[in-house]
Amino acid sequence: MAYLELRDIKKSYFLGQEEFPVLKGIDLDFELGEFVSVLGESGGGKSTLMNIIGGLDRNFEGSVTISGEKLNHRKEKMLDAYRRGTIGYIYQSYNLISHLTVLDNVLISLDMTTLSHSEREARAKELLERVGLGDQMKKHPNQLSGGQKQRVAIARALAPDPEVIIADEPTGALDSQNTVEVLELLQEIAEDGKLVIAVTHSQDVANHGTRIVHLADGKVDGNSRIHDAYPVGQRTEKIQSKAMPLSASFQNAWKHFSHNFWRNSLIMIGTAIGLFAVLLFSGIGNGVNAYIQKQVGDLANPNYPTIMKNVVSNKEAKGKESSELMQSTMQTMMTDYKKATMSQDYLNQIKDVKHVKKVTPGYMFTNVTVSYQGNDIQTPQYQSWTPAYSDSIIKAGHAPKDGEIVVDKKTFAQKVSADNWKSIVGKDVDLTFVAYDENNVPKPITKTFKVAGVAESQTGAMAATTEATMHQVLEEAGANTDYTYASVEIADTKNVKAAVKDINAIQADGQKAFLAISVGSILDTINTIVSLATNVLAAISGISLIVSALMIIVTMYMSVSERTKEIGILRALGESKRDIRRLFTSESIIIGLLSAALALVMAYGLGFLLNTALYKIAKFNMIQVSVSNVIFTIIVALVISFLAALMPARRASRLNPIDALAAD
Ligand SMILES: Nc1ncnc2c1ncn2[C@@H]1O[C@H](COP(=O)(O)OP(=O)(O)OP(=O)(O)O)[C@@H](O)[C@H]1O
Repeated sequence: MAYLELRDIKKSYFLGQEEFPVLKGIDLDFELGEFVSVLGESGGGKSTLMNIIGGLDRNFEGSVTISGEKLNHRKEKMLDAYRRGTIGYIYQSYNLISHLTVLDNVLISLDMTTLSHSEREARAKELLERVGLGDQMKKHPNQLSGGQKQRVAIARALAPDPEVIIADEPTGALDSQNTVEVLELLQEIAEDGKLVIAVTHSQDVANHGTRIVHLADGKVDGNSRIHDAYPVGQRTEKIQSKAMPLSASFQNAWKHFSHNFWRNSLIMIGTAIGLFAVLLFSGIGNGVNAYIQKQVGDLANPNYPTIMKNVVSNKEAKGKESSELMQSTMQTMMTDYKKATMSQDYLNQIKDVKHVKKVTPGYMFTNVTVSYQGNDIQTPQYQSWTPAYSDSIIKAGHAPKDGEIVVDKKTFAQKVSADNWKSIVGKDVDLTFVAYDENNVPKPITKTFKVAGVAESQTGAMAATTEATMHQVLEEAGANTDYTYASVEIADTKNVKAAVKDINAIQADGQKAFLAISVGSILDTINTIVSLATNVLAAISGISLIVSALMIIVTMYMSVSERTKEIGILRALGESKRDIRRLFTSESIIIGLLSAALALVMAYGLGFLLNTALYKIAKFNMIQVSVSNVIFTIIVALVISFLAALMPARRASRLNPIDALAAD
């Protein structure tokens, strides 16, 4: 049994229905250590036969058996592995990859071996030294002479340590000096115990080998031995081949990307602008939301929703907001005070609601008069001071202690003294309001308090004392001391919404019991509007990403056309369809990731500049690009670049390797 056996190989090309038989039944045996020259007339089918032996052509009849194992040319993976591990190709036109250096051209065929990075580099250098190119490794193919190029091709073919070297007219383009040198190298390869099969037109070249096979009319018409095959020594360890790892695809894609950096950077800038716009609008959305949140939070603590009693039947209340229904409660207070009050037992129901930490009850009266030195000034509200008031509303003095009062800045303090409104702090004022007794009989009350502070609340002008003080005042006057108002402490801002909803859902005697609102509810509405606006803007800018995707698609298609020959070379080296696909998707992903990086730099850079400028006006960072925005951008970039490359990559992988190799 010979090392390589060809049995009854038949191959025809078809032009339409018409059949052109090229090989009409070839039977040949080859052994390791042989240097077989294949001669024959032009168009006689020599290259066709080499493609069959080399595992590039799958469309033929007959069998190729290697080391006793028949090649199944229907199984693409088997052929990929065969080309990777067993075959090395040398072509008349060298077929080097132009954007790679000499060293990288050799390294590429080592990507599919189990050698470590340093071992691969050492082997590539050693082979280049061996072919006399030790000092040319950093050059690109276009900087080499024909002979030098062919020697790079020989080093590349030898690199993965294949048993069979197929050389298709290796000296066809060389002068006599280079021809001799290349032939000597091929002879050395055979002497090393490998099988060299070389197609040639030249009898001189053929005479260098150990055997000459002659093809004519699609058949073998001559098979003559010139001298014995070289002895095959005991082979030391053979380099193992393996499928190309993803990392190698990325490295190769990176090399091509760097080679075409300027073209790629234009695409990157285009893509980055789209991503940047999306980022910037999202950042503005975050910033404006946070700004509003802060503004509202400064007025009242969002963790303290306000509670009043509901006085409206469920039927009437249907579809109305709690804030609207509170107006009804306030009106009821003036006609049927008792109906609007909540006993401690009644309030206790709130304590059981999830997330509620503490319930602070209080009072609220409307139509109040505050008098100071003969100035009687109407104030809309007198109520108990609650922790819901954030300290930032106190513009002078401090929050009220028992027996003290906080007055409103605009409706009172500034009316007393427009310029020196702070001077009211520490003075005594009289407060007059109407409370009600158990039978709803009005009980006008006038009481003197010391002003503890001046407040400016944008949720409503008010005068406030502590709950204990109010309770005492009401009790002294014989008025109803049941509460009409409460503020509820929720531990965590994120639970406020749920707690407010639960409190609003409590029923007593078959009717809705409480009306709960929080500044959070107001915030929610504002935030929804801001988010909607910024999302619409981000989505509009996102349209530019479609343009970016189209740009990537076009560039990738162009790249496939430009690299057709390279695809053929890589397939001949043993790369699978998947490897070719990855070569293009990886490059596109690199473009996508770098675009995202560029977009981030642009967004943070411009964000910083705008924030610096706007800070002077709003004392707030209006552009806040969040981590989730960053992650979103990277994912969008990855998805777009990956999807955009899919079709071109698929086209590349489906190219017939033989046709691809024949491309100009
Ligand atoms: N893809 C193809 N479609 C149709 N015919 C083809 C195709 N490839 C090769 N042929 C034909 O098959 C025949 C054998 O071609 P092949 O390249 O194998 O010849 P060759 O012996 O290597 O020729 P040369 O010595 O000139 O390189 C030629 O007549 C050629 O025109």
